[in-house]
Amino acid sequence: MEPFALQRALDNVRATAPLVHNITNYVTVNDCANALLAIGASPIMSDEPADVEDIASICGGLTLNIGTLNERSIQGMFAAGERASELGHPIVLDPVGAGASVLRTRTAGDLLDKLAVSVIRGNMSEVKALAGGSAATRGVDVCPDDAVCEDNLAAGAAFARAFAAKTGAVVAITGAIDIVADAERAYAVRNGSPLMGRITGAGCMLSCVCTAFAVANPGATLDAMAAAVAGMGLAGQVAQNRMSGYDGNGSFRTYLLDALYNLDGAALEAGAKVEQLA
Ligand SMILES: Nc1ncnc2c1ncn2[C@@H]1O[C@H](COP(=O)(O)OP(=O)(O)OP(=O)(O)O)[C@@H](O)[C@H]1O
Ligand SMILES: Cc1ncsc1CCO
Ligand SMILES: [Mg+2]
Repeated sequence: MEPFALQRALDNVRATAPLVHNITNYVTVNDCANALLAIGASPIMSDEPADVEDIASICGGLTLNIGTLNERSIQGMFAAGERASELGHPIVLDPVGAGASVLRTRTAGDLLDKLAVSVIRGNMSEVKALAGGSAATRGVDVCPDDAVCEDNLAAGAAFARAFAAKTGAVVAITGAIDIVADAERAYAVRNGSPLMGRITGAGCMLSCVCTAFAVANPGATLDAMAAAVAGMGLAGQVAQNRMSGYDGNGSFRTYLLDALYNLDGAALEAGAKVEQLA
């Protein structure tokens, strides 16, 4: 990665304050809005089918998170996604729970097939289920394991690159080690804290933050996603370092937002653990 690419990606978010439309789950929606504010973007949540085309039009990008999908919100996701696709706005798809139910797997696959999705952000089991469930991607060789570790990192990166090649999207697979890939290049990101798995919504927040980074960095989506993923991970590390005494996941959630709010481009460049794999 070019020197200062990560720093520039974050600085571009803070300098342009992108307006991000999110159709996301009702578990973590407030955290998602606050994470976008913390990183310097502006959130708007709207899933009503009669409302979403207007909202998608005034925003710069769209997050589609199927965490608490229902018939009406699915309709809203397609309507918003079609408008965002027409306008060339980046769409980030978070296939929450793909593989856990038929409706989730099918909906995530249909969204991917019918919309111009720029980024797929999920954990390995979700992304594998999505790769298996989408008409465009059925047959992609999948990584054998559900959690990325040093031993299976090369296989995970090969899977991510193949899936990116099939879909044309940047693929961000998160966990203890994150993989961010397009068809040509893959990065491993080793920032983060295990405590991020002890709150709900670290992934949902990250997906919305990814949308802000994609909007603010047109033409540089892969590096922007590496910056978003490293930035969220670094915020998790800073939040972990603030934990003391009686602190639990309630405090960690607050510290994570504070760390995102205080993250600047220089700190990101200095603390990011991003390795190019291929
Ligand atoms: N064990 C871990 N060690 C370091 N970082 C982690 C760990 N688990 C998750 N993270 C970080 O947490 C963030 C969210 O990733 P995760 O894979 O947990 O998303 P997710 O499964 O979609 O979460 P959720 O559905 O709860 O929102 C990423 O930045 C990731 O790097
Ligand atoms: C817990 C939970 N259930 C549906 S969405 C969600 C938030 C984490 O993805
Ligand atoms: Mg998730």
